Amino acid sequence: MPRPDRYNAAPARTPMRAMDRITLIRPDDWHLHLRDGEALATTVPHAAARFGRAIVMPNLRPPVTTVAAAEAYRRRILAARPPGAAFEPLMTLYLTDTTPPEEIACAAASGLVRAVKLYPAGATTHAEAGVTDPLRLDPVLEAMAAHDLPLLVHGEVVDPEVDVFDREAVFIDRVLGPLVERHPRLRVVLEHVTTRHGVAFVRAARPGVAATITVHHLLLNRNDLLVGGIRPHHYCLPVPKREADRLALLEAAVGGDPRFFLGTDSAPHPRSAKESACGCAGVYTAHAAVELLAEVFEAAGALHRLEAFAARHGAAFHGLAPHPDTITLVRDPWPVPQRYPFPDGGLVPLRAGGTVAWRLAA
Ligand SMILES: NC(=O)N[C@@H](CC(=O)O)C(=O)O
Ligand SMILES: [Zn+2]
Ligand SMILES: [Zn+2]
Repeated sequence: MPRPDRYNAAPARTPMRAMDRITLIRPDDWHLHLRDGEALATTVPHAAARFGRAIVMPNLRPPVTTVAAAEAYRRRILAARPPGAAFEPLMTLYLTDTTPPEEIACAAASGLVRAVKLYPAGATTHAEAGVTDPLRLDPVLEAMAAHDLPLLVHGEVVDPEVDVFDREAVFIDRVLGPLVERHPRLRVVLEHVTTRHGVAFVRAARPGVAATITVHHLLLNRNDLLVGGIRPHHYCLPVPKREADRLALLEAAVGGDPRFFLGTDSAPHPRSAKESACGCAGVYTAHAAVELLAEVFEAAGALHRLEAFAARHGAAFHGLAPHPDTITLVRDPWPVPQRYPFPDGGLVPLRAGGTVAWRLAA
C-alpha cells in the first residue's frame, strides 16, 4: 500500500515558480557522531562536503574523557578529510562522575575542545560511562562557567518508571531546569530537542540556553517509526514523538529564533546492529543533511530561513563568526544509495533507495 512519504521520497515539485538554486553560508553541524577507525572514511567526507565545522560527539568506546584523547581523536578525523577539504572538527569531552575540574581548565586552554557533553548514565548509545548524579557535577559545572565552556546535554532521564516518550520532559523538569538556575552563567544546549515541552523550555529560559534540532526529528514522528511495521532505521534517541511535537520543532527551526540551530545527530550504526532483535538507536543523515533540511524548509515555505538555522545561529551561540565559505544547492533530484561502506556490513542512510530533491553543487 502506498505510504504518504515525507521520509522516503522527495515532495512533488510545487506548480508555482519555485527557486531552483540556493547559495548560502556554509552550514555547521553542532551535533555529529563520526565514530572512529574505518568508519571515518565514510562519515568524514560526508560531513566535510556540507559542513564547515562540526561539534564531534565523544561517545566512543572508550569515551573521550580527556583533552589528550580529544586531541588524538581530532588528528584521526583530520587524517580522514578528503584532499582540499577545510572541515574543522570541534572537539568535546565526555563527562563522567569523576571528571576533575582541572580537566576543564585544560580543555579551555587547548582551544580544540569547544564543549563538554553530559550523558545521563545509560541514556543512549555508549552512555554507560555517563553521569549517575548530575548534582554531584556542580564543581565541574562551576569550572565550565568560569571558562565559558558550554555544556551540551542529552536530556533524558533513565528512571525505569518513566515512559520512554516522557523522558525528555521529565529530565527538563527534574534536572535541566534546576541545573540552569544553579549555574546562571553556564551556557547550556539541550541537544536534539524532540518535544513541544523542550521548545517551550528553551523559549522561556534565561539567556545562554539553546537547543539543537536534528533533520530526522523535523521529518519523522512516531508513526513513521511504528505504523505499518517497525522501521529500525528511524529509531533514535530521544525517540521521535507525536506530530504536534514535530510541528513545534519545525516552528522553532523556521521561526528565526537564534536559540534554535542545526545539530544533525547523524549517528551511524552497522546495518546488522540496526536490523536486529535489539536494535541500536541512531539515524544516519550526514550523506544528505543540508539537502533534506532544504526540503523541510521549502515545504514550510521558509527557504529564506535556512541559512539562519543552519549557518548563523549555532556559530553565534558558540562565539564564532559565520563560516567564510558558501555552498550551493540545486533542485536536481538524486537517488540515495541503499548502503554506504561501513565496518560490519555497511550503513543504511536515511531515505535509502529513495530520492532527495536538492543536490549539493560541486
Ligand atoms: N541519537 C541516537 O539515537 N544515538 C546517538 C547517541 C545520542 O546522541 O544520544 C549515537 O551515538 O548513536
Ligand atoms: Zn543524545
Ligand atoms: Zn547524538
